[in-house]
Amino acid sequence: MTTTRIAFIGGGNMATSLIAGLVADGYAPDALQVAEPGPDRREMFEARYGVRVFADNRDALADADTLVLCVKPQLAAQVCTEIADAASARAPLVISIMAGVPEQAIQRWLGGTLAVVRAMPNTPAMVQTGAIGLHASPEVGEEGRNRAETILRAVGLTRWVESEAQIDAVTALSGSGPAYFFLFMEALEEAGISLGLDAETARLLTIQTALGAAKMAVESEDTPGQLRERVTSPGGTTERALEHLLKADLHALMKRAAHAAHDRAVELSRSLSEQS
Ligand SMILES: NC(=O)C1=CN([C@@H]2O[C@H](COP(=O)(O)OP(=O)(O)OC[C@H]3O[C@@H](n4cnc5c(N)ncnc54)[C@H](O)[C@@H]3O)[C@@H](O)[C@H]2O)C=CC1
Ligand SMILES: O=C(O)[C@@H]1CCC=N1
Repeated sequence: MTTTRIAFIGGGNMATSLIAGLVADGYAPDALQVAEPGPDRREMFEARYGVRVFADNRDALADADTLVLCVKPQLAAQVCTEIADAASARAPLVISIMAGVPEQAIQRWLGGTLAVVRAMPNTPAMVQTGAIGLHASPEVGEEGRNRAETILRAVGLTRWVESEAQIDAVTALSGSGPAYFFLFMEALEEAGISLGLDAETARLLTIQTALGAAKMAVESEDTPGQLRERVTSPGGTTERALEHLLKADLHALMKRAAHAAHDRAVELSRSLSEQS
């Protein structure tokens, strides 16, 4: 793996997932640094991952050649403006994981035309099973693309998308996606309890079933639809259950949910683009 020094700005859930994945992948902890205002979180990063921590965002940038923006979208303008001078001095490759924050706005706030890669990871990056969409601004050269891809590949599967707008689609699908599957697990677990299973048994069987289904979908040449058909014996139990899910029009429901997530990403982009 590349030996780039990476500064994370904002040490929350996603930065933790990325750092955990990079460290597990063998990335040298002392080449990773995090700027985070919360003292407890700074302590956690030092103790658990052995990475360097900073209370001041500018300090974290001092000797970094890759910058990963991991604050909430609403803080993007403030944080980028604050580090603009330090960033211009280093001219790092900027990787933003912030949902709905356009490349051009990031470049404007950082005071120039820095090379920006938008990446949309998801929390399974923590266990190196992330799904990550990537898009590069025109300023990103081949080395920058390779560097961004190498970093993100350490925590999961990467896919470049053709247009920046498609990052909003990736956000709605895989960025938010783990929450859809967790919700489904919660619902299945509750159903198991309502059928008389104890809570622990219902949870264990639900999680193992999700894992098994995902593993089959990954390893099999068949589509998820074909795998589903193979579980569904004519006149059997699965058929009865699926009748209910299909009658409730699960496909339309999923489409509405994903479109709502997408609309929110677009809405964020519009409102954040207007910030100076
Ligand atoms: N949570 C998720 O599943 C995903 C989140 N994202 C994006 O990642 C970004 C971070 O999300 P989370 O990690 O979930 O949020 P989070 O709230 O867990 O983390 C944000 C961190 O930023 C810190 N922070 C607050 N003000 C700061 C400042 N002025 N300077 C530096 N750090 C500051 C907070 O203390 C917090 O630790 C967001 O932009 C989100 O859109 C992207 C993909 C998936
Ligand atoms: O909910 C959010 O806004 C972030 C982006 C994708 C997942 N979490």
